[in-house]
Amino acid sequence: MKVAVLGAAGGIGQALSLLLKTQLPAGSKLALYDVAPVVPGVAVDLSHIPTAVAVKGYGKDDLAPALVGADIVLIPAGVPRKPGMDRSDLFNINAGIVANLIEAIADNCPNAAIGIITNPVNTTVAIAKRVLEKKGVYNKNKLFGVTTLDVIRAETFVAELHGMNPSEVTVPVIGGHSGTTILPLLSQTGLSFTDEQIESLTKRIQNAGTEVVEAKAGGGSATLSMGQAAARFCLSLVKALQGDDSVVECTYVETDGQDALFFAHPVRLGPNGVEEILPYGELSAYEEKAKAAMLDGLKGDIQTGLDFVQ
Ligand SMILES: NC(=O)C1=CN([C@@H]2O[C@H](COP(=O)(O)OP(=O)(O)OC[C@H]3O[C@@H](n4cnc5c(N)ncnc54)[C@H](O)[C@@H]3O)[C@@H](O)[C@H]2O)C=CC1
Ligand SMILES: O=C([O-])CC(=O)C(=O)O
Repeated sequence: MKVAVLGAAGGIGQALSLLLKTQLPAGSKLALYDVAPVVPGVAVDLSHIPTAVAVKGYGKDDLAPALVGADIVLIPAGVPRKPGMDRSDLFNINAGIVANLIEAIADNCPNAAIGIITNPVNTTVAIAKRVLEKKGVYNKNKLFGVTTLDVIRAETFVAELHGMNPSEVTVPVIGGHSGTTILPLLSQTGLSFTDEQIESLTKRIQNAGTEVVEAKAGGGSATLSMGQAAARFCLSLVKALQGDDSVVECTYVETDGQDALFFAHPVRLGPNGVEEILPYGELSAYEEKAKAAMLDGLKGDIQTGLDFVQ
């Protein structure tokens, strides 16, 4: 199994690469690509950790060899938010970065499963779809927006509230990855909440990215928790691609368009990527209302991405 991380020298990229170096199955290859000149050093640094995962760094001009043979490509390349910005404010810079990287994926590893982390995820995933379509290699079962951070935050905050071990909590999170498009389904946790708790937990999960951006005070956004989230998603994908078709993760994928063209659902993964988009089940009245209120915004974000690629 070869995993390529594009943007590997960044805050997320380094945390993610460390977790993959220590947790990928023995015999895996880890290819670290970045435009920043420090990336070969990140790879050398990680290569001293004694695990059976071969790690190699690739500088600015070596994107093609980083990608050739990759089974999974994770993309955390691009700029993060500063206080006062929305994720959509990153569009102008990050849209072009994602489009160029996806073109290279189409040319060098068209069958790889792609996990997009770069914000605004609601839009960058739609850009990727169009670029891959233009190249004639789009496979909707292999393109994912990584929304796992919303899930791990929801699990953490719910566990805190109920005094539980977070590993015992499961919270599906559907929709997109910004503001009110992030919709945690607290009604499906099997736990009880007051109306006030539902309101405040939902808002905290939706604003958790901003909570980190403000706490870092201009020093960037979530990197360590995102590294953990992306590693969880990647390791699930590895298991699935290696033949386990019972792995379920919530992720932002192309759907039949019932809610929006891209919508995060619980998804059963397997050797082909998406094996089955699972229904998210019955929503509470609160969740139903929140979903109805955010759909136009999410659809707009998606359209912006589709329109970006001529
Ligand atoms: N999906 C999610 O839940 C989350 C997404 N993000 C997003 O992830 C992205 C990265 O965040 P950080 O790692 O904190 O930023 P960072 O600035 O620490 O790292 C970004 C890295 O991307 C590299 N880069 C820029 N252009 C590139 C290109 N064309 N090819 C390869 N590498 C390139 C930079 O050199 C840098 O090393 C941001 O867009 C951020 O908003 C952040 C947190 C959560
Ligand atoms: O908030 C941000 O800009 C980064 C992000 O997507 C998150 O932490 O969920």
